[in-house]
Amino acid sequence: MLRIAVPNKGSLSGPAAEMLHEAGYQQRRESKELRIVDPENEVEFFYLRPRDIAIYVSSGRLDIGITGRDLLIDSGANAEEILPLGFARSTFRFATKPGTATGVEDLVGMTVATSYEGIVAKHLADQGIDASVVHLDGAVETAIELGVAEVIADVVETGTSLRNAGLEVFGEPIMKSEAIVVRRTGADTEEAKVQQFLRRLQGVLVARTYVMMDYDCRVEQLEKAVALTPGLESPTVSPLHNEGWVAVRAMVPAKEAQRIMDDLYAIGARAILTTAIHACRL
Ligand SMILES: Nc1ncnc2c1ncn2[C@@H]1O[C@H](COP(=O)(O)OP(=O)(O)OP(=O)(O)O)[C@@H](O)[C@H]1O
Ligand SMILES: O=P(O)(O)OC[C@H]1O[C@H](OP(=O)(O)OP(=O)(O)O)[C@H](O)[C@@H]1O
Ligand SMILES: [Mg+2]
Repeated sequence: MLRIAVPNKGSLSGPAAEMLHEAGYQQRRESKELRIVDPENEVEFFYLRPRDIAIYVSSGRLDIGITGRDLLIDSGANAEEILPLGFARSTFRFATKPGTATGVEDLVGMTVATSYEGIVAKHLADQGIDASVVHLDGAVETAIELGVAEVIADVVETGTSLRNAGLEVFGEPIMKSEAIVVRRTGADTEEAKVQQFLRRLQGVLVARTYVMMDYDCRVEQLEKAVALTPGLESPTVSPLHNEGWVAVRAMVPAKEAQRIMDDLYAIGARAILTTAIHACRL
């Protein structure tokens, strides 16, 4: 049975459960459940603190886990990323009151408050900056106002939390993060059951980012049309009953669908339709 760690709380937990559900896996019915077995798919899910997931996976007791890239790096665990999942996207940045610092070089002798001590200490050491790091569990934006630190380093998504605390980011982003699948470094994930799990998640990612596009066009316009809709491998082209016309079917990125429909119409394609993809295996 495949043993998988899933975040039990926080920003990662809802979207991770949703993705697993879309991939056809049974998920827990209430938030107090700590583990469930999905016998049909031969998978056991362990609901763990997101911060602990890379550590469990590195111990080898669990085959794979879903966590954040920033949490993986912060943990220093012997685990590696095998698939990015496209949700819980954030950047990790320094921030402070306007006028305090403009770059990481200004941090010498200052104190930085963060929940991600591992990332910050390594970043400062890599840059050769001698600054102190104080660990706080969360709500680090308040640390400056309360005099615990001059600077914070935290997850930024919309920037609302920083604005509300009167803080501004400075310097280059320390890292970009998103939800990821992790395994123990170098672990054998060629096994059929692991590969099947990854293919299912990839199927959800593709279904979320692509739509199916169908249209009719004149044979003379086919090459131009196919250049607009190359598909993943190559589009399907079928003859129509009306001679000189073909029907074309290809997957296109959902974000570009409207622009592609306009461009197809402009070269004479007609009956242009897009439909959602609910699941797929590439
Ligand atoms: N506002 C946010 N937008 C996007 N991703 C976020 C946000 N806050 C945290 N994350 C991401 O979620 C992961 C952190 O998960 P975790 O559950 O520890 O944090 P959380 O959502 O802050 O929950 P909690 O504060 O309850 O601990 C990290 O990968 C982080 O980059
Ligand atoms: O840029 P924003 O969209 O405002 O998002 C970033 C905020 O979200 C997270 O906080 P969370 O609500 O998880 O609280 P925490 O600080 O206690 O972890 C993170 O720690 C930031 O504070
Ligand atoms: Mg948080």
